[in-house]
Amino acid sequence: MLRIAVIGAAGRMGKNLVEVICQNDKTTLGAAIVESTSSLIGVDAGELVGLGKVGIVIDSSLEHQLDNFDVLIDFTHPSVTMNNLALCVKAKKAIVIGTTGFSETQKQQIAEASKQIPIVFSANYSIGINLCFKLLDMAAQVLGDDVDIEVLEAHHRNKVDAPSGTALRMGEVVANALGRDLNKVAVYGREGQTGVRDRETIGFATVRAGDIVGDHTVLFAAEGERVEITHKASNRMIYAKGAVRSALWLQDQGSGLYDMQDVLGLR
Ligand SMILES: NC(=O)C1=CN([C@@H]2O[C@H](COP(=O)(O)OP(=O)(O)OC[C@H]3O[C@@H](n4cnc5c(N)ncnc54)[C@H](OP(=O)(O)O)[C@@H]3O)[C@@H](O)[C@H]2O)C=CC1
Ligand SMILES: O=C(O)C1=N[C@H](C(=O)O)C[C@H](O)C1
Repeated sequence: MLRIAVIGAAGRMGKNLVEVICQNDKTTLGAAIVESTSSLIGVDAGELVGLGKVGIVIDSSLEHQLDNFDVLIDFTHPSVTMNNLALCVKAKKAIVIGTTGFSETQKQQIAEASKQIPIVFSANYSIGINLCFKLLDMAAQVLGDDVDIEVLEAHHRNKVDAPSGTALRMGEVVANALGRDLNKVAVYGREGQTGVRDRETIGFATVRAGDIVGDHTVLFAAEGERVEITHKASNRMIYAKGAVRSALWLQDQGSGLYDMQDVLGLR
């Protein structure tokens, strides 16, 4: 049985992760960690998700739980993840990172840490989105430089980063396929006298509203036709199942930086 710890266990993703880990016959919940101010400390993690007692009491210290897990799954905030990553490196524990919104420097630090421990780091753990990444690569190569490309995303009102990590990854996939540098061609929103669109650019548009779980569309628009590749998530379980699948896959890997494409054998 793979022992998995969940940090941010009371969050939207954390609760789904606890449920999936407890219900998977190859995994067991090793620890469930929440913020030090949480009223849930001391509560059984199974009760948090309606499964009844599972024998794991919610704690606020990952450091105190290091002996109780093999892999950490972290869907929290960038600064929190960076602290947890440092602990995992020290304790030689594998980590699955789902958090989005990292700075370039933080991404480099994650790459550096992967020289010492196995890491799966993916902006999106759903199978459908990872299929879309492959389709986007193909679409960009076939449609080439004769189309305008826009990435549109919509998420719930509580999401704190924009554009979504998935939208940015979609932009990277398309830019890489076309030999462009996303840092140079990305346009994040438009307003006022914008002038005629430059075909080289890749535009991003963000919606934040209500309880939208996660919608992504990449639009390839030419004169006379357009192609749209769309994914709509309706349940966070898709991400939780992908992250747990990644944790199971990671137990057979050495140090290195992997993503969900590696886990699914799509590379
Ligand atoms: N890669 C993927 O497939 C997916 C990635 N995500 C990403 O995952 C992240 C989390 O999303 P979501 O679950 O919706 O967000 P939530 O805000 O619901 O969850 C984050 C949780 O982390 C907790 N937390 C904050 N600081 C600490 C700490 N020091 N120790 C322990 N827990 C802490 C928060 O507690 P509190 O509320 O008290 O601050 C909160 O419960 C985001 O970056 C999101 O973009 C989301 C879905 C899929
Ligand atoms: O915050 C979310 O909810 C999501 N975040 C990820 C992202 O930023 O791409 C993945 C998914 O879209 C849900």
